[in-house]
Amino acid sequence: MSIEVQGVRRAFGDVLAVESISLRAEPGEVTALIGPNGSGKTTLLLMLATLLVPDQGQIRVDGLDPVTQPTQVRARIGWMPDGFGTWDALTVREVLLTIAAAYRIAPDRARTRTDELLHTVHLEDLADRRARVLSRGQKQRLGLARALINDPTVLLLDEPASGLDPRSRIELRDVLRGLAAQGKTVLVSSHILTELQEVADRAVIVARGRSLETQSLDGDFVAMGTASWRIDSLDPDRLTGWLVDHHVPARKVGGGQTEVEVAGEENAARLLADLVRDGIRVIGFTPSQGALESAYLAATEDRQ
Ligand SMILES: Nc1ncnc2c1ncn2[C@@H]1O[C@H](COP(=O)(O)OP(=O)(O)OP(=O)(O)O)[C@@H](O)[C@H]1O
Repeated sequence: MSIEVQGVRRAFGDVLAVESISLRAEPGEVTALIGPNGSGKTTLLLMLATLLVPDQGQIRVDGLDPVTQPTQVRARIGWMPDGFGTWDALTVREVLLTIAAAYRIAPDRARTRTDELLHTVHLEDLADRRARVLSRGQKQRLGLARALINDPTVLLLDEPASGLDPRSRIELRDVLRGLAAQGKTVLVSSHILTELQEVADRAVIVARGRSLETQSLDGDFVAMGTASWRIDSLDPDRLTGWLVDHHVPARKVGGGQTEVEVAGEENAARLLADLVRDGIRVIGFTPSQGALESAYLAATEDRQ
């Protein structure tokens, strides 16, 4: 077990940022930490990263206690904060070499490592540009490279996809899957649920400083959990009538489509077969809310 959090609490004066969070994250897996704004995700990650001390509860990172063994924990983690400063006057390569020096990585090794990481995050072409000229997305990628410089076993990433364009997000997904495949423990906080569903093995849902549930994101979960579907038909009026007659909850959405509430892929497949059997010409039938979104909305209802 590589991250273990048990009953952790942290207040800032009167503000109870984390009331009680418990979770586990395994090596070889991507674990997503999801929750509304202000639910305590960043505070928790800061405690894991040795940068805040919990008021109560227990944390183990790679078997070590961040409170009593911070130096050993820092050597094993890669930490990517949500928005970070870089030294604007340095080039991208120099930023990474400076971080490598802080980790006391030998200069030769630091140069090879920097080149490898620039390649991983697709910043080779910008290696000699000043960090100040980077776009937000490019800075995020530099932040990821920075977090990887010491070849950590545990990665703590706070909103790594924010500011990334679609291609960079897909690439980030591949990088995270690759890191998990190397046996690393990846804990990533994010709001982008549809993407997390594709990259994460497990999601921990938090709200108001409490961990509510841990959801395994395997095929069964996706098959069972997808709860709403969009139907595009050449016979929209007949479709509406049919859904009313068959008591299927539905509403009109943009693009002339109809959204229906049907729990699980089995039931959706049956609905589609019934529509086609009754002569309704369906030209599109797609999930409109992913299983993770449905689970998140159900778990955080009334807890915003
Ligand atoms: N240093 C601090 N002093 C006072 N309050 C704080 C401090 N840090 C966080 N908080 C409060 O604690 C709560 C949890 O904040 P936190 O940043 O952990 O949430 P989050 O889930 O990461 O939010 P987001 O998704 O918006 O990044 C918020 O109400 C926040 O205002």
